[in-house]
Amino acid sequence: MGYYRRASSQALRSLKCPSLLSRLSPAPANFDLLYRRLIGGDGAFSSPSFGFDRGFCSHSRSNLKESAVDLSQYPPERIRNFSIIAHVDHGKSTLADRLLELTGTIKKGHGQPQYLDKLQVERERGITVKAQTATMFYNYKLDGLKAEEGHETQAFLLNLVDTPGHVDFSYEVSRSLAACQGVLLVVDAAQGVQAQTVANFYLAFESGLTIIPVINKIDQPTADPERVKAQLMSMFDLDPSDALLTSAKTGQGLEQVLPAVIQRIAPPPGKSNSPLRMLLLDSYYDEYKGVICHVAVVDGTVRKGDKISSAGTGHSYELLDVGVMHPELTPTGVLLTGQVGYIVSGMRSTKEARIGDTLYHSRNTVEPLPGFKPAKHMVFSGLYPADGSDFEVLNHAIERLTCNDASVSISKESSTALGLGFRCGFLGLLHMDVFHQRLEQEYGAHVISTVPTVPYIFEYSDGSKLEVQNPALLPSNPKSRVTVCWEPTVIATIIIPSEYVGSVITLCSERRGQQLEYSFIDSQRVFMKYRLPLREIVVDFYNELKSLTSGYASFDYEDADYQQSDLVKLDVLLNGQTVDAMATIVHTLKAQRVGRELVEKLKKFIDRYVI
Ligand SMILES: Nc1nc2c(ncn2[C@@H]2O[C@H](COP(=O)(O)OP(=O)(O)OP(=O)(O)O)[C@@H](O)[C@H]2O)c(=O)[nH]1
Repeated sequence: MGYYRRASSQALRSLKCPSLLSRLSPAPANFDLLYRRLIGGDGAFSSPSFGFDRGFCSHSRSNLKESAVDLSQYPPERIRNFSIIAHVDHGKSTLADRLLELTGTIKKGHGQPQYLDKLQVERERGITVKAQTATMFYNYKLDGLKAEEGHETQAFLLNLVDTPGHVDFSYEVSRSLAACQGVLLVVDAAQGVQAQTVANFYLAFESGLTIIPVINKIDQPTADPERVKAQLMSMFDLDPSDALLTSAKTGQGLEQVLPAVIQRIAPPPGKSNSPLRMLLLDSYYDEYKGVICHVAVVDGTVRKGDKISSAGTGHSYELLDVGVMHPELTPTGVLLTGQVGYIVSGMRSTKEARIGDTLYHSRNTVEPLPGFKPAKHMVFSGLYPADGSDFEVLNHAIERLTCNDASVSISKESSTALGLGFRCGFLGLLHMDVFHQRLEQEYGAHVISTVPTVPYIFEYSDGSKLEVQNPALLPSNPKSRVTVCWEPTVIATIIIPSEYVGSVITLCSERRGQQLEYSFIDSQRVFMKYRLPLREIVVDFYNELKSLTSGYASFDYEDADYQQSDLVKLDVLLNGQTVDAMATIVHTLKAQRVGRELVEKLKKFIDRYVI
């Protein structure tokens, strides 16, 4: 999905609508369940009712006492900024825990595994959703591992960024890498290279970062580090002797990691004597402090009390607090060239904090930093209050959640069936599901989401083009005026054991896929690249792929071009009335089947209504 992968493609290759339904028929007891079944949900819409945990962000309170940390002893040559990247579940967050413990940043046995996974949703699902940064201080023995006790040491400041593994959050990864000069590419010693390993490798490679391969989970009985080394060599040309063998669980091999970071990764390249330029990496809203921005100081120095301006908005602010995440907010009063930390500037809303913006001293004029490409919304869905009268509650919840997740696009919309709501754009289905869950968990909003759709483009006979994010807005008989329909596609990477090749090829053909690449990673695993219509993978593709391959498939995708397609709008009528929330756009060849399946499901849940 990330920009890098587009660039690299040549390189490697709810309807919970009581009001309406009760008008049409006796209302089923559980509309939420009904809606999920109707849309063929695969759990992606689950909205479990969890405890109500209000609070803007689970970042804990700042360590308000002014810190004893003296950053002036860390010039750029004593700083290393690195990220941990990997396929889902290969052990990034666990490795981050161990490194935080090793440097005394957190206490051993702090009782909270995956320390940097702070959101409730991350803890419940065991996944990382937000990249998190932590500053560590490390005394490095000058002649590395072989040094005897008592040998001279040098203090280093290490900034570690733990990143999400799931494809939906690859935008977080690409953003995090902008503050780093190197990465630890973690690969599970038993599973070997997987789809997101490939994606993340190219992300780091094309950003020109130093890549340190870390083969993790070597304690597992099925671990085969030699096979993984061979895969790293054949797929990425990474020297097997460069790989570190670790177990983040038992601690084996971990003593090599930080010395390797210091020896192999370059210090940040900024200029200490140049005017200040800070890259705004992320922001969130804290109940007590207001908007907190994560920044990387590229050039110059920034201090508490400084007046800074934003290149993106032109607004100016006075810095109320400056510090590092050690691992909680720790005020230092200053951030020097190459350092990564936070600033509090009295911004009223995170909308003022544009990710990728350049911040500089108001007294100077500077050339803005390149910034980031904006996040691309792959999936759109309507969000409506479960109870129509709760629109304001939902409005408020969405406003507050988007303070901490700026990657969602929001616009108001209304539906005949569901009333007033919002059309939201997400980075993918998991992102949509996480947003939904956070609305319920953190802000107590009960939400119905409509069938996810992808953004189609319709070209009319007068040459005008319409991007349709909500199928209900497309006229019911568009064919009369539409000359060409376009649908978004993705380039998908699939890695599977070779015995499943036949069934996966059949699945991809059924989903209108076109094979682009097929090769063997080693004697047991096959690497395939497909162009697939985005619509075909948004709802249940991954689940089906997993079940066909007994869970062994790994899958990643990047957005690709639009392709011409034969599309129609499929309307659902209940008692002769069109239900706008159930409208969908489908390929002509699939319209009959999709329509019949939907009606079959509806029949099970809605009693016949005799007029
Ligand atoms: N046996 C063994 N298990 C490990 C090791 N490292 C991590 N795990 C386990 O693997 C699972 C996933 O670990 P995480 O650290 O959450 O993996 P992650 O890569 O951060 O996962 P995402 O954030 O979802 O991408 C957890 O159950 C860990 O306890 C290891 O070295 N050995």
